Amino acid sequence: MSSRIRFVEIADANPNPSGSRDKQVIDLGDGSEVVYIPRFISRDQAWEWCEYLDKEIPWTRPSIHVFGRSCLQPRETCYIADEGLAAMRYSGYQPNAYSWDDYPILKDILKAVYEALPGSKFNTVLLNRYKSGSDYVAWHSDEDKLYGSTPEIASVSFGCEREFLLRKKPSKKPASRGAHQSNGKQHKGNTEQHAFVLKHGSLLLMKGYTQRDWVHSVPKRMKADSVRINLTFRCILT
Ligand SMILES: O=C(O)CCC(=O)C(=O)O
Ligand SMILES: [Fe+2]
Repeated sequence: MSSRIRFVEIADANPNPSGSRDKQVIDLGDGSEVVYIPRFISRDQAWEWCEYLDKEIPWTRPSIHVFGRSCLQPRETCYIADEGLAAMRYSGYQPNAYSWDDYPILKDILKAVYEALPGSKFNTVLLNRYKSGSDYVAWHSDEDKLYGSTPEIASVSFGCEREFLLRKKPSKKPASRGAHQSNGKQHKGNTEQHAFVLKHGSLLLMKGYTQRDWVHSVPKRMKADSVRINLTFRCILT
């Protein structure tokens, strides 16, 4: 199968005086869209928040169930939610929901997200800590009834730069006659992919049908030798 990968990297030598911090909008087609703001938070502020989160968050590495097997999640995690929301669950694991009041810096980060994305609304944040390049998140989508059909997920990254990949899910349409080659082999066509190097202090927003139609991952990178912290702000429907 051939695959088409588009690397999306923002040249730092392209300052944007309008104050939009080099915001890039990537139209994935069919109502899916990604917005990337590489310099969302200033370097110094981002390091201050990164060090606080690294030290103060009660990180855990839970057991999860994948393909009928129990294994340790290949990254550490913590979950914060407004009171009274439906419980969040993934891969057979239901994280304990901490309160925003326990970690007030998360409210400051959320305020910065709201300033960059006017009109957005988030009531939970799932935090991930990748201690080294052998920590990762496998291909998945955050498609869940809890979030509705077109959820916005705002992802803020700190520390070690890691690759974030997006890959189109296979189409559910039945294969047309034209999809068969004359030798009888099925032609699978191009798999569309996008790759972002998520910078320290960056913001990436997934919106529209991105969870329904695309999967994403942060693959292992043995050369990545320091901690990365990622926060995904989400909204559970009430
Ligand atoms: O670490 C990242 O950039 C992505 C994390 C993610 O996909 C998730 O928590 O669902
Ligand atoms: Fe995700």
